[in-house]
Amino acid sequence: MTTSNNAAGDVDPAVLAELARLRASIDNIDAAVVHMLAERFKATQQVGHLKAAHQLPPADPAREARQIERLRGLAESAKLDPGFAEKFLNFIIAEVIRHHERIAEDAVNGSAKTAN
Ligand SMILES: O=C(O)C(=O)C[C@]1(C(=O)O)C=C[C@@H](O)C=C1
Repeated sequence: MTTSNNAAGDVDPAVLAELARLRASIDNIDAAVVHMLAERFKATQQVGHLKAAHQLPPADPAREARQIERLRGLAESAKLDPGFAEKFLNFIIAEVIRHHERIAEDAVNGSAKTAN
């Protein structure tokens, strides 16, 4: 491996073609992640409304512990860092809880606004 950077014109076209191929795959994966997250948030918004309607707390730490345990196992089988999988899930769940809290507040205040 070299320590200096190659000027764009010096790079073998085959290397650039391979980079473009890999980036196209990365772009497809990123699009899938966005679509999957959008579906997940659609489901959690409904959970938020259900919880608010029945005075259930926004967070359920026992459920989260089961999800983390499960995801860490899946990550290990998939050769993904389980610590990263846990951080990623916690990051998403923190946002969901923020939405739930907003939905519950709006339910109490009689507002029609939705969380975002
Ligand atoms: O399952 C629930 O009770 C949810 O509110 C969803 C969810 C999640 O995003 O997976 C979010 C908050 C809870 O603490 C646990 C899980």
